[in-house]
Amino acid sequence: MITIFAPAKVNLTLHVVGKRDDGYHLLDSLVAFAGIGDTLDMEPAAELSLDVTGPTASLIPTEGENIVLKAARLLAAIAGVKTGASILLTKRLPVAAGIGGGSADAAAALKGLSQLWNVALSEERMRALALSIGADVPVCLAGKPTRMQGVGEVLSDAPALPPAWLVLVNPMVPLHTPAVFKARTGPFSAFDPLTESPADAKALADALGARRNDLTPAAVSIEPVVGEMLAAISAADGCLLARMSGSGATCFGLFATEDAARAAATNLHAARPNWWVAPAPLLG
Ligand SMILES: C[C@@](CO)(OP(=O)(O)O)[C@H](O)COP(=O)(O)OP(=O)(O)OC[C@H]1O[C@@H](n2ccc(N)nc2=O)[C@H](O)[C@@H]1O
Ligand SMILES: Nc1ncnc2c1ncn2[C@@H]1O[C@H](COP(=O)(O)OP(=O)(O)O)[C@@H](O)[C@H]1O
Repeated sequence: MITIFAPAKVNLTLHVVGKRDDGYHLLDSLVAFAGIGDTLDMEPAAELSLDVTGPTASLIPTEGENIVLKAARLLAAIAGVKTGASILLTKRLPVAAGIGGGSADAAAALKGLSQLWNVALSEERMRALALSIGADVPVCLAGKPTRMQGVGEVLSDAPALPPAWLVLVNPMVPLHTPAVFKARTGPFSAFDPLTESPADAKALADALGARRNDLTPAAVSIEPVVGEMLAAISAADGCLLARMSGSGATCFGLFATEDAARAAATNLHAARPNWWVAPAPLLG
């Protein structure tokens, strides 16, 4: 059996730098990953099948195909694979939450099934396949700190990140990506990429603090609880920076130590039991 971890994607910064003719917005984003995520267990089988379990399994809409099966079918078609796989997805991340749970699952499926089926696509073909599944799938395939441009198709390595902890917070209310992009107003911005590894978590927070998530005002205008979450995270002892990831609604706090992150998570959970709160290391 092959087990692949599908970590949460975190947009540490997200600048909207332009718009394509087809209406899609051009992004420039520093993407990293957190040590919390879903898991995919994959075994050889004659047919392709998927079972979903875990704390957030019920949040995946039942209409429409699961993105894991979509990834599996596309990989099998491109590589001429005739056999199947039995896949168990353990879902821990909230869904449609700005932390790319679905994209991470698709990337994990591509990685695991490539091993299981002995498929060795070139990096270029694999990346093109990933992009055809979703804009965030290529960066999730990379799985390390990355500068993501275009709508997700232009990737370059970002400097290594220092040891740090995150507290991810989601209000468990849906916030739809199309609505957030539609509500965005104002001029396009520019992103000044990080060129050096920040020395420590404080230096990382300072560097991130000089940059933004341009979708935050739009998200707050649609779902004011995003503003409440950011205020609550900022107020936690030891919080170096609070910011929204992707198009929301998940926000994160950045902390220097595990103890500080865990204490903040415990307090946030006690104050707002309906919110999903998860402390996790930033994967550097
Ligand atoms: C914003 C990001 C940043 O990492 O993350 P999430 O919030 O989804 O995690 C992604 O770019 C999300 O990309 P993607 O996964 O393709 O978004 P989708 O839900 O498919 O996009 C839904 C709609 O949002 C708008 N959209 C999306 C992406 C983009 N770069 N420009 C857009 O204008 C389009 O109207 C699109 O039809
Ligand atoms: N395995 C999956 N996990 C999460 N969402 C999935 C999955 N398969 C399909 N979906 C669909 O993909 C959409 C985007 O999910 P997700 O990647 O979690 O959000 P986001 O792009 O906002 O971070 C969901 O609304 C859901 O309908």
